[in-house]
Amino acid sequence: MSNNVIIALDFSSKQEVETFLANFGEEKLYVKVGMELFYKEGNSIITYLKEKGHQIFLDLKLHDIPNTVKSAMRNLARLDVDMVNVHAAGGSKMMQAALEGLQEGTPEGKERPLCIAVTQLTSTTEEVMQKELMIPLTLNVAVVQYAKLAKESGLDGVVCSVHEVALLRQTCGEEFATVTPGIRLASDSVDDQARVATPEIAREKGSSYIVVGRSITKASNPLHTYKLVKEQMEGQTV
Ligand SMILES: O=C(O)c1cc(=O)[nH]c(=O)n1[C@@H]1O[C@H](COP(=O)(O)O)[C@@H](O)[C@H]1O
Repeated sequence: MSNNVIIALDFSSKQEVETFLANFGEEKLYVKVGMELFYKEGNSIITYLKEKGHQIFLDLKLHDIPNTVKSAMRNLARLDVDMVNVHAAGGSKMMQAALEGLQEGTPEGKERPLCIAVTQLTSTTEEVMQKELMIPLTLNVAVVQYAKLAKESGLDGVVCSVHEVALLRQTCGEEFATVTPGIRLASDSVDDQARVATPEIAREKGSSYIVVGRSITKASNPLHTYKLVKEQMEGQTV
């Protein structure tokens, strides 16, 4: 079964990543490289993680004009990662361009990385969306609209919170991936996230993947916490 727990490597250097990964021995992980790490270490961090045998979600949340996104995705595809993302707010032409770029850049004999779209960030509340961003919709309606747009544009899934997963299963189908950050164990603090849930709830609601950062990276025993999260997500008792 494919690994559905993605660990967010939100570190500022390769050295910190090495220290963190030492906790996991030879365990093959699904990791997420975001802006903080990628902007510091660049492509070499991807090469390093691939050499270690980990699956990689490269989370750079592209959001620009279609031509720029297409060219950027062509370059990202050459890194041979497993998943990349864009903001659905860039619109259908931008998302289609992202896919074209990925297809063009995917090396011969390799699979195109999955391409998913961020709907509304898990740090966004309905109030912020309506009052600051002036989107006059409920959060659920906005997420469904962005997800439908992503699906119609040919993307493989979306980033959303666990709370919208059941709705998206109804509107976009079982095959459309739901990647859900904002995951916290019951005892953790919420930090800057707004729409949070435990791994257990994520499993019950049917998330395809959960993305877990600080609950694991800041744990006193990251391997133990990772196993706990995986057990909750896979429905086994600890
Ligand atoms: O695209 C993402 O991965 C993402 C989208 C989103 O809506 N919310 C969100 O938290 N993320 C990422 O998921 C991770 C969550 O980290 P923690 O809050 O520490 O678990 C961070 O790396 C975020 O950049």
